[in-house]
Amino acid sequence: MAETNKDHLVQSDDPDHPANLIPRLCKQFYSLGWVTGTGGGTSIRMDEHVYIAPSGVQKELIKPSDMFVLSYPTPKYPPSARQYIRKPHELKPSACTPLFLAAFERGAGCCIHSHSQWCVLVTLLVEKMHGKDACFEISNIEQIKGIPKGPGKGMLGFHDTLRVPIIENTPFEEDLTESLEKAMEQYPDTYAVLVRRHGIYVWGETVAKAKTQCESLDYLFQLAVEMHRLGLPWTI
Ligand SMILES: CSC[C@@H](O)[C@@H](O)C(=O)COP(=O)(O)O
Ligand SMILES: [Zn+2]
Repeated sequence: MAETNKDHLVQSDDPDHPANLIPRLCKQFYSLGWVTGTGGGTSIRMDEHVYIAPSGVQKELIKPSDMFVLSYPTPKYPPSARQYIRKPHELKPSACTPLFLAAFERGAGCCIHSHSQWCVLVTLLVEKMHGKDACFEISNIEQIKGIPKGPGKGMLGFHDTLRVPIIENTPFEEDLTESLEKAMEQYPDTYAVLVRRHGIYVWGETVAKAKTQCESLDYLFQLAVEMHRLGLPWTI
């Protein structure tokens, strides 16, 4: 039974193996308010496998044995339930799976989905100030240097303008996939897409890069909201 369910794929003594790392990251993200109330999540691609957390569960309490595994690249995109090479009983894979896969298709090694309130607030502020088609823009803040200019282009500088596209939310998470992919095409240098009234998807070539970018963006969104509250413009 153990072998048919491919348990060896989620059993490792390495603390940085995706099956151990995803639960640890989710605990950290829970304390930041990124994955509360079962929302949000994280997925990691390692070689020919993608590790996915279960759907609708408390993300800060997931165990390595709860992890779904998909072979990568997947023969069908997005994958059907049958294509998981490891499928824990009585659990469903995260509804964010097609969105995580869209990031992996663009070379990511890790994708983080955050429900941080700073992301939600910033999508509402941008809409109020500049309309639905506008993206989030910020410049002249040191933390911008935590975000890459684009694939192979180095990091943004202090005077550069960081741009993060915003897409509209949909009633079902998986229905966001098309507009997420469209935003990725429209903004080929972006490593993040905000979802209005919902949160953000942030990806990076490695787990460390995805995490650094998600932290830097969350910092900048909070700063922008607080600057706005103080009547200070967040772009110069
Ligand atoms: C609070 S429910 C949130 C979900 O609908 C969704 O937005 C989400 O981020 C998590 O989906 P899940 O399928 O549990 O991984
Ligand atoms: Zn979500």
